[in-house]
Amino acid sequence: MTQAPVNVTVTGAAGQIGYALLFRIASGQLLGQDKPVRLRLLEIPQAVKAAEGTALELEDCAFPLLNGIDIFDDPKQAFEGVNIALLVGARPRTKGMERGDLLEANGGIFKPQGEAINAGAADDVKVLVVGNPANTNALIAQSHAPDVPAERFTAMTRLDHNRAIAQLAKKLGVAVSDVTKLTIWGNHSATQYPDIFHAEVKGENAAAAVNDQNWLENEFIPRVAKRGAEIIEARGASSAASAANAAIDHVFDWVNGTPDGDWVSMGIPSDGSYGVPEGLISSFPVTTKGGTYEIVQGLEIDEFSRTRIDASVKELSEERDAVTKLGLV
Ligand SMILES: NC(=O)C1=CN([C@@H]2O[C@H](COP(=O)(O)OP(=O)(O)OC[C@H]3O[C@@H](n4cnc5c(N)ncnc54)[C@H](O)[C@@H]3O)[C@@H](O)[C@H]2O)C=CC1
Ligand SMILES: O=C([O-])CC(=O)C(=O)O
Repeated sequence: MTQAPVNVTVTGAAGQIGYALLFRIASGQLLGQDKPVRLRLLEIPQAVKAAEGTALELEDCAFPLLNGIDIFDDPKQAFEGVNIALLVGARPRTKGMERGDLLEANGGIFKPQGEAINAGAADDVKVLVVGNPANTNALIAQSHAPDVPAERFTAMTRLDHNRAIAQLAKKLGVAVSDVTKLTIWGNHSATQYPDIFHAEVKGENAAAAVNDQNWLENEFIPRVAKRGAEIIEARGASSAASAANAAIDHVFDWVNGTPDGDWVSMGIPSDGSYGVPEGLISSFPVTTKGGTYEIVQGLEIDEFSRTRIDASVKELSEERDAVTKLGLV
C-alpha cells in the first residue's frame, strides 16, 4: 500500500444508506482494491454518537485499505481535502410537507455543503448526491461551489438504471450481464424515463426483443419509476442496500471507466444535449474514461421517448425555478 489514501466524505453517515455503504467503501469496492481510503463522516450533532458506533465496527473489520476515520458535525471540516464526496444525508419529506418546504429544508443542507466543498475540497473532487430530491440538491450544492468545475457535481440515477436492467433481464429471461446500453433520462423521480429503445440484449435491440408496447408502457416504466415506493411499502423503509450499491457503482465507474460497448446513467449538468436545457442536472447515458465522463451522442429519439424525456425535464425545470425563487441557487 504505497499510494496516499483517497479522502472520501460521506454525509448522513449514521443513516440507513450510510450503514450499507461505509463497509463497502472501506473494503475497496468504491475505488478499487489498490486504493487506500480515509473516511470523513459528516452527521448532525444528534447522530454523531451513532456514527461513532459505526466507526467502531469499521475498525473491527480490520480492512487493509482503511487508513482512518474522522467524524464531524461541521461541513467545513468534513469536506477539507475531500477527493470523493458522497452527499447522502438529506431531509426526508414528512407528513404535511409540501414540495416547496422539502426543497427549502434541503437547501439548508446542500447550500452550506456546496460552500464547504468550494472552500476545502481537493482539486480533483468528485461529488455524488444521493439525498433526495437528488438532482435539485446537486444543483443547489453546485451553485454554491463556483470554483469547482460544474461537471464534478452529479446526482444518482444509477439505482434506477440497475433496477431497469434487472426488470428487463427478468422479462426476457436473460442474465443481467446480457443487458447493455440501458438509459435513464431525466429526474430521479416518478417522471424518470427508463429507455430500452437503445438498449441491447446479447447485442440485439432490446425493444425489438421485448416487442410488447403494453408491457413497456404499463408495467416496465411505472415499475422502475415507482420502485422506491414499492420498496417502502414492502420493507417499511426506503431502499438502502440497493441505493448504497448504486452509489458504489456510480463512483467506481466514474473513476475506473465504463467497458467498451456499454454505458451507464448519471445525473449530470446538461450541456444542452438532447434538448435538455443547459445547467439542469438531468440523467443521461454516459461513458467514462480516465475519471471524466461524456454524454453518448447521436442517439435517435422517437416521439414516444421525446414526450417522456420532455416531461421529466419539465419537472426538473420547475424544481430549478422553485429553488431559484427561494434564493437557493
Ligand atoms: N438517489 C437515489 O436513488 C436514492 C436516494 N435516497 C435518498 O437518500 C437519502 C438518505 O437515505 P437514508 O440513509 O435511508 O436516510 P436516513 O434517514 O436513514 O439517514 C439520513 C441521515 O442523514 C443525516 N443528516 C441529516 N441532515 C444532515 C446534514 N445536514 N448533514 C449530515 N447528515 C445529515 C441524518 O442524521 C441521518 O442519519 C434520503 O434522502 C433518501 O430519500 C434513497 C434511496 C435511493
Ligand atoms: O423513494 C425513495 O424515497 C427512495 C428512493 O429515492 C428510491 O428508492 O429510489
